[in-house]
Amino acid sequence: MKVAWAGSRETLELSDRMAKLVANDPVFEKFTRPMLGRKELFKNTLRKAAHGWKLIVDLRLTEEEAKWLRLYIDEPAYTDLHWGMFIPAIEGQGTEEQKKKWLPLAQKMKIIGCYAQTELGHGSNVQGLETTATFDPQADEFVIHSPTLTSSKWWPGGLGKASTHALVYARLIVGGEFHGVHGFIVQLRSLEDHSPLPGITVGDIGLKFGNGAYNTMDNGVLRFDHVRIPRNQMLMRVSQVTKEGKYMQSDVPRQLIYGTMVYVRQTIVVDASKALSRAVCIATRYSAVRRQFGSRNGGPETQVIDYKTQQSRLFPLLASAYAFRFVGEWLKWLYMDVKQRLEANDFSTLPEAHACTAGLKSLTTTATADGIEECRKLCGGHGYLVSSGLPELFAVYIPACTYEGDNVVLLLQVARFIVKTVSELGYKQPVGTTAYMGRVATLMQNNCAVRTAEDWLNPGAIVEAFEARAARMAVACGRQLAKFENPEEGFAELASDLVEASVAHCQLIVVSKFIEKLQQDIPGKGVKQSLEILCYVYALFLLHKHQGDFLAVGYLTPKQALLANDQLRTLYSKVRPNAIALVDSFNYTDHYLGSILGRYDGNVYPKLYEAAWEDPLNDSDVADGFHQYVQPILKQKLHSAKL
Ligand SMILES: CC/C=C\C/C=C\C/C=C\C/C=C\CCCCC(=O)SCCNC(=O)CCNC(=O)[C@H](O)C(C)(C)COP(=O)(O)OP(=O)(O)OC[C@H]1O[C@@H](n2cnc3c(N)ncnc32)[C@H](O)[C@@H]1OP(=O)(O)O
Ligand SMILES: Cc1cc2nc3c(=O)[nH]c(=O)nc-3n(C[C@H](O)[C@H](O)[C@H](O)COP(=O)(O)OP(=O)(O)OC[C@H]3O[C@@H](n4cnc5c(N)ncnc54)[C@H](O)[C@@H]3O)c2cc1C
Repeated sequence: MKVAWAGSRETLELSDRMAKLVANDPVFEKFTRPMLGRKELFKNTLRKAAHGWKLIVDLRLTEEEAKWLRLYIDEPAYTDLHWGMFIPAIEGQGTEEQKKKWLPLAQKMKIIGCYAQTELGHGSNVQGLETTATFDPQADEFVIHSPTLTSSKWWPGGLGKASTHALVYARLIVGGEFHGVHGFIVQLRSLEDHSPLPGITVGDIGLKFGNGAYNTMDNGVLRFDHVRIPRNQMLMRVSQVTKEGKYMQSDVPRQLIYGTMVYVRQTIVVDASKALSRAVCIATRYSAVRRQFGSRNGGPETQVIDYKTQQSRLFPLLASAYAFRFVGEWLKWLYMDVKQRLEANDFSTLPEAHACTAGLKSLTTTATADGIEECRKLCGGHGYLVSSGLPELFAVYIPACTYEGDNVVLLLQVARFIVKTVSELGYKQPVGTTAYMGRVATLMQNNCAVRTAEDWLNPGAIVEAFEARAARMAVACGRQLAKFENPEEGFAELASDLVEASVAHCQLIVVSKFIEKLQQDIPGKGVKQSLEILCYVYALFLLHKHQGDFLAVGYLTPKQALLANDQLRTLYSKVRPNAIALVDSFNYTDHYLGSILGRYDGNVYPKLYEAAWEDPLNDSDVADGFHQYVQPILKQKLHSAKL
């Protein structure tokens, strides 16, 4: 199962080596992190990032090894944005000449870059950005300017203190004409002493949610006062500005300017399975350690993992972690395919890649954020201790529902894609993830054939149920929209229904990709069978949770929905004996998990007890401040009898 989870034996071995390298290096200790003040915390992150880079250079790690190393260091840092957005943006939107100039500098870390798109006044609405880049043909330069307070760049990770350069998204103005938002490489700080260059105001935006957590990152604010950059620092793969001041659009679609977001959304889906599996690993191991009630004749109490309620909350999350792992793997393939096509100037699959990355980013991050919080509750009171690892994981993870596109805004993008597909059904055969809509007539007509709970253990029955629900919801939205004279007004009015239809479409993708994965050769005794059980758990849990949809569209009867729930209970009993093995298969070190409750050896109580004494409050028996603030109260002479 470890191999199935990792994707291949090579990946398992490579990631295992990197995990151990980090775990055994005292520089990457993270237990004291939540107790550090902001300045110490940030400096500590810089120290870890520098040590990580030294290891990458000294040990001549490959790009793949370096990625795993950064992952296991497990501390959000400016390097995430440098490697994760700045470099990919240049790769995707730069010309060959620009790539030749900037990529070696960035890859050797001679410069540090961030991705400066969002502003104080606009994030979701990228076309509403206010920063301007005005071409000055006399000087052959762009003048980058922040005309208003709301045009201040606000949020970019790594911008506040670390970056020397930024990829700045600004409205292009040539010859007095606006040409939409484009990307520009702008140097922010001196490469000698790191001080901001003339015309640049830059700093950190302040503390964020949670103790420690994402505060290791210097999310920044940035303003430009007529800052000049050479013309060739506009990324010019999509469109060009000539020396003479002529704006030229190439054959490449404008949407490629958003290409970095497609790339990062794809990586976020892969990361969702990592975050959720960490939380599930902690909650599952602890649920096997924790005992409450049910002692008979003085025997041990019941392990809480044996309670059906605990199983019905925990096992769907375990199944979701696996589901997100496999859909992430598929999405990575889809992205690589699109990337290759784009390089060959084939843009035909870009809209689907956009819809899939947007929709799956939204679905997986929402489920993961909610799932981490559920895992905290599954661990009872001890889950609220920072040493459980769950509060910090939650605090670090939740902004994933917002960054790289607010999850609702992204589902509305999926809705546009679905509505367009439905409206074209008469003359265009849908392909890829919308191919099922090509069978819309059958899907609208046929109803579920399930008669017994066992009938639900059938991939065909499950896929058809999810397809029928998604198709019927999409068609219903299409019909409602057709009643509006103005389609945009209709879209705005029906937005909530459209979002629900998008969720149904995205859930279908995840379920289908899990089922497709099971059609592959999966070596290892019992591995495939265990994955089949998890796949059914994932699908039937969703069906149970959203049974209102399946009933409302008329595909299921209430009896069939009840049978699905009956089957789900049986499946939980099948997951139970393997639950610990299924989380051990994630192959996480105790260092990466960072949780006393999730320790591999299960030695929870002694270690919790030990850790309590390491809290700075326990440095002395009598607290600082006692004599000043508490003792006077204890010693006060009360005048009123009532008091
Ligand atoms: C070792 C390290 C490795 C990895 C680390 C990597 C990454 C880090 C990982 C984890 C995260 C860590 C840190 C967090 C980083 C966070 C960074 C950010 O948040 S960057 C800022 C992100 N901002 C957004 O996402 C903004 C969201 N808004 C938008 O995307 C768009 O503006 C919009 C919502 C799509 C609105 O567009 P709208 O439709 O109003 O208008 P347009 O005219 O702009 O679009 C029309 C047309 O374009 C199509 N389209 C839109 N977007 C895309 C796209 N991305 N790709 C392709 N096509 C797109 C749209 O569908 C329309 O098509 P049409 O209908 O006309 O066919
Ligand atoms: C931790 C973190 C790191 C970040 N890193 C970066 C970075 O490195 N670089 C960068 O450029 N940016 C970064 N961002 C910014 C991030 O990308 C934006 O915050 C995000 O895209 C959401 O945009 P917004 O803040 O404008 O939200 P808003 O759009 O203001 O959202 C507010 C509310 O309005 C709703 N809403 C908005 N538009 C619509 C609509 N059309 N229909 C219905 N509802 C709508 C949303 O659903 C939400 O509920 C980061 C943000 C965070 C939190």
